[in-house]
Amino acid sequence: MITFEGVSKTYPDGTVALDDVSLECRTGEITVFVGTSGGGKTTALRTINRMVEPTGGRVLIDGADVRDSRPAELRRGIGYVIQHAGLFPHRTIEDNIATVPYLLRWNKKKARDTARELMERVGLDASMAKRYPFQLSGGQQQRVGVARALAADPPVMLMDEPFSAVDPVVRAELQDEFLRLQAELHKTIVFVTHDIDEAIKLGDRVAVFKTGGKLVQFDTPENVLARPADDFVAEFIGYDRGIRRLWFIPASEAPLSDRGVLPADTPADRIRADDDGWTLAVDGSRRPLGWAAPGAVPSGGTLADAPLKPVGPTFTVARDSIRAALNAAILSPSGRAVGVDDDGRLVGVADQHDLSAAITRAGADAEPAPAVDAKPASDDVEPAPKGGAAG
Ligand SMILES: Nc1ncnc2c1ncn2[C@@H]1O[C@H](COP(=O)(O)OP(=O)(O)OP(=O)(O)O)[C@@H](O)[C@H]1O
Repeated sequence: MITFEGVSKTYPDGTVALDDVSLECRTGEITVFVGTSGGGKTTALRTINRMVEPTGGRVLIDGADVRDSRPAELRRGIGYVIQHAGLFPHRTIEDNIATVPYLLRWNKKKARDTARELMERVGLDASMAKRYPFQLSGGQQQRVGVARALAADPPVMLMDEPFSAVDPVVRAELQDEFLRLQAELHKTIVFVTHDIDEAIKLGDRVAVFKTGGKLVQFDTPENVLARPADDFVAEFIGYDRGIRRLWFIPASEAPLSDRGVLPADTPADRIRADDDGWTLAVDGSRRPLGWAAPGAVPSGGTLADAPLKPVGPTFTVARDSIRAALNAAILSPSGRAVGVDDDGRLVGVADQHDLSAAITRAGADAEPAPAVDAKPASDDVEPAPKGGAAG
């Protein structure tokens, strides 16, 4: 656990970069610092590894004041990743990754073996070990930066805009892999970004900073979206925060039914025209095969004889968000979303009205915004699905 106790920083020129910030970054979680440029995010991050000394308050790691450790010693237990990776240009990739192991005087073989293992972990081909940073793409360099920070297996990682310098597609890949890696490693991570989408995607908790180094809200991403603490946060999150919230409503909230679902061997005369006439054909294991348009089943034939339109994207009821379900409904030829289990078997279908009713119910559960309070609003919020299927 990293604890900020009334931390302030006024730079010698009088700039107030942090103003009485108190928060707790929980062990094994990702805490994201987000906010406007100049809001003090980087300054706050750097007080943890003593690259910046506060002018007031204190920072503790697992109850110990960071000032009680010498900076060099402290930083050995804290990985640090920055924008543009900050690699040493004249060192090979494996030597860049092994920087801290070399400092710790591991023998060269052990350090290089560790570097190779980490390359695999972060998705870099072993053939790149002997290359130099300039011979890698921006995204690959960022992976090296992450691997280097992980090399001495530090319990704490500080990441300052680590994925900002790459294009959106590579960025999304790096974020996904980062989340996969964290699910295995459970590091205590503090992550700085100015991008609210990145904060929502990655953060277990999100701290929103505004100019003057003020912490305006510290909460789970879903609560920040549902109950922005003030107008600044609401505006920072953006006009489409309603849509973003859909990530946090579980798809299982949607009422599912078997309306218009029939086995593929159903004879034409047993197919009752439904209200919109589309029929979803399923096989003997209830795997969806495709949609038959109204009147598409030839008389005397079976559902399987109709030209079936592709099912399109489905959503996994137990894991996905209602955003994935809505996406599936919008892209479905019938306007109905197909919900499946982990084995791809049909659980049920829902149309846009069903989904909209579930969204309205979930919205009604959200309470009005509390007064500005930098402490977590509640600890009992169930984490809802995050990420899930493509939205
Ligand atoms: N060494 C310094 N001397 C004086 N002022 C500084 C110094 N470092 C940062 N500042 C100022 O402190 C404030 C907070 O800066 P900081 O870099 O922490 O913000 P940030 O939220 O990380 O911003 P960004 O998103 O633009 O990186 C800014 O006004 C900045 O100009």
